[in-house]
Amino acid sequence: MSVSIDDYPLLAQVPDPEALRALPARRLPALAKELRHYLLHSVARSGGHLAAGLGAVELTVALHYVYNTPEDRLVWDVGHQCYPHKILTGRRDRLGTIRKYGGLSGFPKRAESPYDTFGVGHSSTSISAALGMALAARQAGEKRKAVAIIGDGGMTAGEAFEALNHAGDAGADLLVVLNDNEMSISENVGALSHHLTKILSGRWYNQLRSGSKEVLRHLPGPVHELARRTEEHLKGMVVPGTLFEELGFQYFGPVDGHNVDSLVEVLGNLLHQPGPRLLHVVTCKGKGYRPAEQDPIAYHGVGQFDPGQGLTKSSGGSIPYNKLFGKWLCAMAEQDPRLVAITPAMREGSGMVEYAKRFPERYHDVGIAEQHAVTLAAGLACESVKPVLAIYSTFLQRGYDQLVHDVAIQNLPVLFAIDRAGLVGADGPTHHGSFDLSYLRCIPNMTIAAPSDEAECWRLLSTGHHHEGPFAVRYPRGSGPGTPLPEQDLEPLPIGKGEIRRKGHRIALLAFGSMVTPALDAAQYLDCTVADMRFVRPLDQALIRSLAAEHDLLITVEENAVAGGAGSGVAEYLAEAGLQVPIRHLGLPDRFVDHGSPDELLTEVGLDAEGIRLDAERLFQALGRGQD
Ligand SMILES: Cc1ncc(C[n+]2csc(CCOP(=O)(O)OP(=O)(O)O)c2C)c(N)n1
Ligand SMILES: CC(=O)[C@@H](O)[C@H](O)COP(=O)(O)O
Ligand SMILES: [Mg+2]
Repeated sequence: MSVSIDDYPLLAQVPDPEALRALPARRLPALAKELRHYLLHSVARSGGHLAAGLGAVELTVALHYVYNTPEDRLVWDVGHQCYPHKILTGRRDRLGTIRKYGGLSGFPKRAESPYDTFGVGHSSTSISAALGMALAARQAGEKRKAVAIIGDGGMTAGEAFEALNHAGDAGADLLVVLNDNEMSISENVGALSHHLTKILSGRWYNQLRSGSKEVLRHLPGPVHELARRTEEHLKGMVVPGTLFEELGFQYFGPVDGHNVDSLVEVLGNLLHQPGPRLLHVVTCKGKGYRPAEQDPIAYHGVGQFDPGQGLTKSSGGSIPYNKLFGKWLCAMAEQDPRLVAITPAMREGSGMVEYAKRFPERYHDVGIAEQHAVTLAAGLACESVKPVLAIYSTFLQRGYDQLVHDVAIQNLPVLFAIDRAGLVGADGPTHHGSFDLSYLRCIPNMTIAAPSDEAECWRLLSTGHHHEGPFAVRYPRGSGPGTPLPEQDLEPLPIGKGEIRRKGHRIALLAFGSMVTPALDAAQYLDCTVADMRFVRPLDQALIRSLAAEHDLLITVEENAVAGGAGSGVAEYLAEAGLQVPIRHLGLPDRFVDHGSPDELLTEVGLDAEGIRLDAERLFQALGRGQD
């Protein structure tokens, strides 16, 4: 049941930014209060991203109040903080459907609203996109404005600096709002983060600076120049905006990101200033809900909970793959002192909290910097260190060139522990791990393993760790079928060997990874053979040959795009070997799959047991009729 707008009398008067801008400014603090309460109680019912949105309430109100949205473009970075934006832009009644099947996207989405100027989900794209919009406006002689709202975490990614570097030179009328809450999902990391913290700790620096600018304006000629040089010198020591000003931005701030009155004033002052400007806004992630303020990591993304009680610990059920990975990592780190683990800002999501505590000197959180993470691993691997890079399938897309250029060509022993492979569910198309089998399978020197359950995952991680070359183990979000972990066994499996899990007739299902379980379920009705292929590269060619010899139809099943996926590899081998057996492929369709629960999505694309059964029967009957 969604939250009733009737309980929010002021918010009820603000269905959209037009109505917001009709309010007297003095009403904005009260509106922000109602908006925050509405957000908290809606997300407590629906689940979703919470802490970032709580921290962006006043900023969202002020931006839509000062800017003529959607004519003026607001580009959110990552977009997990966009729920207040969605509430204020005509979608408050649907907020309860967010990230649900057929409901609102959890991120800004162009098809969803004209106020969603750019689709996001992956971080650090907002400055590039907003700059593009600003340059397009300038080229068309249009007056509309562009604003990027990026967090301190988002600012740790290379693309953010690529965009700052270009914007500072292009001189476009662009405002970058740096929403600095000193948090990523975990605590933020990196030298930039420390620099920003210094700025925040030196709040009085800016009063001095704003005073010195005032003084400089009234000085005559040469004295002014001397004084300006002095200020430049002081800047390096005292005034915090140096970094951004050296990149061609006028720096303003830091300002209180929860004082909506001063935000409106500052944004109003900056509105008509030309050129690249950066407004440094200080916020608290989780603001206004004490449990989230105290634990913004836990409240970054939440399931349903009672705001009066706070989050409750989920218990029971089989160990999820990320926690399994974390256990394996600690076990292998104990056995092998050469192991070093890397995460690009996903310590909690990748299950590395325990490892980071136990092996701090062999743990690197590089921030949101996937490209750097891959090449860092390559550098480590050159020095007989055994790096393990824990990375979501979708985020590895950011480091693809580095994987080819720095790891595979040099055949370096980097283990890629690829989590969130396949359909992740609520995060939707920006986060589904739909393509890693396709984008990895074509790379020479790569070994790719797809475990069918928890025990297999444990063993294949060990296999990858011992392997003297690039190795990828891909596993899904959440839990598997619940097989016990072989915790004492850290030995490798033979590479390129799959196994028959069920002997049957006529049809052979060649299942990869997470698809072995539904394939076995489907096989009970089909009375067909099921092979756990285990490796996507190298394929078990002997197994394929024997299956081809004994069956009328081979059907490959994978939770990856059919295009270029594991099944394509099997078909390529059959052709190369001159084996004429009919083969068909089940996998993710040639379109982007939207958001919903993983089960809903697997059913939608026919990769649940029932879907596999129906497809197999249809394909076999078509074969019998001589149809393709
Ligand atoms: C390329 C990429 N890597 C990782 C993530 C996962 N992620 C989502 S939000 C987030 C932290 C963002 O920190 P910040 O920009 O400071 O926003 P805050 O949550 O603090 O408001 C991360 C790492 C992502 N969305 N995109
Ligand atoms: C917004 C973002 O990119 C992350 O918060 C992501 O949603 C985490 O995904 P998991 O919940 O699968 O760890
Ligand atoms: Mg942050």
